[in-house]
Amino acid sequence: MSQLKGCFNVDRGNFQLSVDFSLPDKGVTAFFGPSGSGKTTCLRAIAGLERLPEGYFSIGDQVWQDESRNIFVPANQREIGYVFQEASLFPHLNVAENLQFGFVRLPKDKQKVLPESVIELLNIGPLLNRPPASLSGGERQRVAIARALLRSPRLLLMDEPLSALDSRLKSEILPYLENLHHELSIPIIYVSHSPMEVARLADYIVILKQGGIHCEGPLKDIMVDPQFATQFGDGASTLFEGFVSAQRDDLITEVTTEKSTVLRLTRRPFEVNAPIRCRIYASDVSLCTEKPSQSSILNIYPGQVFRIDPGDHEGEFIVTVILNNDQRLLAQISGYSLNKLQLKAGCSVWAQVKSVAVL
Ligand SMILES: Nc1ncnc2c1ncn2[C@@H]1O[C@H](COP(=O)(O)OP(=O)(O)OP(=O)(O)O)[C@@H](O)[C@H]1O
Repeated sequence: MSQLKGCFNVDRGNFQLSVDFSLPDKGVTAFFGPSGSGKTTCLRAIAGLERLPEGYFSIGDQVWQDESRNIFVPANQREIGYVFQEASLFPHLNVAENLQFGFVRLPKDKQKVLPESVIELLNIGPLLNRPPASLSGGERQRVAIARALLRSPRLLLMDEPLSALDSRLKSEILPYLENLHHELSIPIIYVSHSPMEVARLADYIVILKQGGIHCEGPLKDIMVDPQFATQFGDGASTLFEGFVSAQRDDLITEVTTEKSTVLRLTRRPFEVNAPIRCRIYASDVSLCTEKPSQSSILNIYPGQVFRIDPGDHEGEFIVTVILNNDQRLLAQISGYSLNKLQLKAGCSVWAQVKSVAVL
């Protein structure tokens, strides 16, 4: 499989960056980490906006930087779309002219992403004649994303594209980002320190810490890896991907995951067969050593304890359960319950899922 490979090292006195990564050439990769961990520095180096000594970056068979061979493709010659925190549209041009600006400068054979499709994907048809000053923050950001896509980039870089928006505008724009994810084959590197955005959009994650890579891997695997589960930001959780398999008459929505786990949720407004991503917080999972017979909980699954790790707080533990269909599920329980149930690796348990967040 084609890959994005990068290696950057720089010593800025108060900050040292040393990263070496190999990322999938499809889907959304999140660069995630606290403020000052080096996310933007990496992104700028990938874009060629900064030339870091000893740097290396390639995408498929295109080498954009290899200092050992004195190769450095300038930023304006890299096939990149860049979306910043604040949309920087040309104020004297209307939306349509902003979109045309980069597109018409591309040679015809490079115009792979067409205005009609991007306008539809981001629903900006009604905005085309408007000047940027008249747009809301969310609308401006959608136009900025469309403009970046119209460069038909080989790679789309997004640096905290939602951070300047309030939570209402964030939830307005997230579905469009999901559309990009599903409809386009352009790989996206998405910088964020929001666990919610990453859980919703990313397929692969690179967690940065103090200028180094703390861990990287497919998001679903990293989230249930007890070593990293509690470092994701807002509590250990399990990510399930699947589709809506039924809208039942008793107002229950059923979701079937890749491993055929069926999650029952109170009615959600989705079409049957719609793809869906769900997040189950470990704190919403309880464990029993016998099958609960009278329970209000809709989701009860048999499985086995795989391992037990300390949680975020003293007296809290994260139990990794492997369900009978091989699906991993994290449960957060107290030390008191751990002792009372005498749980250890290999024990048979029933996991009860109290609540499911649909992302
Ligand atoms: N040109 C520069 N010269 C010196 N130091 C820099 C330069 N650019 C960034 N830094 C420092 O490098 C460190 C990493 O910054 P960077 O912007 O990459 O972090 P970040 O993870 O993107 O943070 P944030 O989430 O706050 O945007 C910070 O300490 C920053 O002050």
